[in-house]
Amino acid sequence: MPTTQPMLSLLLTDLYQLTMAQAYWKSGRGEKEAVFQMFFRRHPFDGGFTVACGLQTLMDVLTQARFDDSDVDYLATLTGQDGQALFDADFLATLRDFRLTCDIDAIPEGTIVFPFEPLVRVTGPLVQAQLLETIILNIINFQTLIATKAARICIAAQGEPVIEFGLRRAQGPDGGLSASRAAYVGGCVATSNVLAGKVYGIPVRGTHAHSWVMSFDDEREAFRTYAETLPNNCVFLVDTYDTLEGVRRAIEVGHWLREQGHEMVGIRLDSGDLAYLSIEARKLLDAAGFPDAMIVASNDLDETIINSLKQQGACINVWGVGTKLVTGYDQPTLGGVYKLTALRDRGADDWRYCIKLSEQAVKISTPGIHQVRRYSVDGELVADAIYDVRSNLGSGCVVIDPLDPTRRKRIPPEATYEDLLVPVFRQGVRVYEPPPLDASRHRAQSSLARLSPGLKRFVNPHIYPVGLEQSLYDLKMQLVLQARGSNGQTTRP
Ligand SMILES: Nc1ncnc2c1ncn2[C@@H]1O[C@H](COP(=O)(O)OP(=O)(O)OP(=O)(O)O)[C@@H](O)[C@H]1O
Ligand SMILES: O=P(O)(O)OC[C@H]1O[C@H](OP(=O)(O)OP(=O)(O)O)[C@H](O)[C@@H]1O
Ligand SMILES: O=C(O)c1cccnc1
Repeated sequence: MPTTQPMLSLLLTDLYQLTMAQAYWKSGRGEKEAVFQMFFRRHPFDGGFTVACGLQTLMDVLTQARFDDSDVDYLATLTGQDGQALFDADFLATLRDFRLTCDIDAIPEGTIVFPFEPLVRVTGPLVQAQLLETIILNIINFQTLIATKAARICIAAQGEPVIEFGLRRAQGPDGGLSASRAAYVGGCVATSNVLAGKVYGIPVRGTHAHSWVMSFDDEREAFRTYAETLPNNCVFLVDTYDTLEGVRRAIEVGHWLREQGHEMVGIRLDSGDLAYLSIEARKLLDAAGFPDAMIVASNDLDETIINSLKQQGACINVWGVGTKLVTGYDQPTLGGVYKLTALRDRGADDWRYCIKLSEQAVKISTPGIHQVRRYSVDGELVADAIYDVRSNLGSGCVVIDPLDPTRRKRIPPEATYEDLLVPVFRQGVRVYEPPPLDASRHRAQSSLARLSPGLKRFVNPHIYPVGLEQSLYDLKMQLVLQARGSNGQTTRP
């Protein structure tokens, strides 16, 4: 079964990546070795956790990263302000021969991640590492956002199945396809999106629409005809006219189906007071001998409404969630960024660690080449340390909140740990086989199960301790002071 994204051209980028690429190349800087890291600064939806997603899609795109003849021919038509060609013919020739040679490290999909942790780290020729910025951000930002939204919705559903119904109101065809993938990693059990089923192997499920009922003069006849044609897939949408009358008609057809040797799967509610109607529908179904018939609910659901319906005692077994899941709705982007953190001449031993200053402490970048170490004590997560791969991190350490250095946590030497970033490309060659999507989904679920309830609540969640390992923090402070006085020229001491 194919599991890859349709091939994407490397022209799916911002023009400035290509103009900078030409400038790097022409000025002889393109072969400098660079490190860029992708991270986000705040959890989406004011939450306490984020679910990493999109790595396999990114890897599939990077594996076939090329500029074909038509791409290069198109670039040759672009002009600058003076009407002259923007790109030199000899630079365009280098694009024709483009082959990825970078090393890329990344955090596997389904891992729970926190602000400032690098999700993707790219090491390689400056010109290449720069060119990858837009596609990395485009893929990882969106899928991570939607996987996180799905995880929140599934937490609200308390283990009951959530089906993703979002394609029709998603952000375009690719938004819909990527969202179905990410929603599955985040915990949904199925999608209505048939192409996502084919491409990603996600289970596909569905009921029927109001138009089916409206195309008949009579609701009972609509249900009966549906049952005759699809006796093994009967979830009747009961709210076209009068919801509880609709349930009674579904029950009548359910009896007929049973006589034919089939069982009605359930009903779907799509309007009105879903708590009241589901409770009443449950009573009717149970009294009529259909205790196993499911009640599916849909209609602008999200984690807040599902939470509220649960508190009201709604008898809903399956949640169909579309728009607010696949669009992220209350937060349209993760806001992840990709920053240059180290640079050196080709073949040189020493890196120049790069820093971006800002008036806002949260936006001062952290120089270095980072790995994330997740510590546990007796199986319980205690903290994450962002550390420089060239530091000699022993057992245990002190992590410091870069935004409030008075917040420090000492990790005891007996803590066990796991480093989160794994090598995924070496010299442009894939060295990591992404697990099947089910395994990434399982990773998300088991990681979420290990998080404390305080991190998973929707209102004022706890903040998981993540900090810079002490020597990285000290180095950052030193480079900030140095950069303030020396225009950003910094060399690792
Ligand atoms: N008991 C409930 N508690 C909280 N929210 C609910 C409850 N029942 C339904 N909702 C939500 O309230 C919103 C009601 O939507 P809306 O105003 O469109 O009403 P409607 O009855 O669905 O009308 P329509 O027939 O136009 O779809 C939806 O987001 C729905 O999920
Ligand atoms: O509300 P969402 O979370 O986005 O879930 C998907 C919605 O899409 C359908 O409605 P639509 O009005 O498009 O079609 P219908 O006539 O079949 O109800 C479905 O009935 C849900 O209400
Ligand atoms: O199958 C369904 O019930 C469905 C599919 C897409 C959108 N809304 C509902």
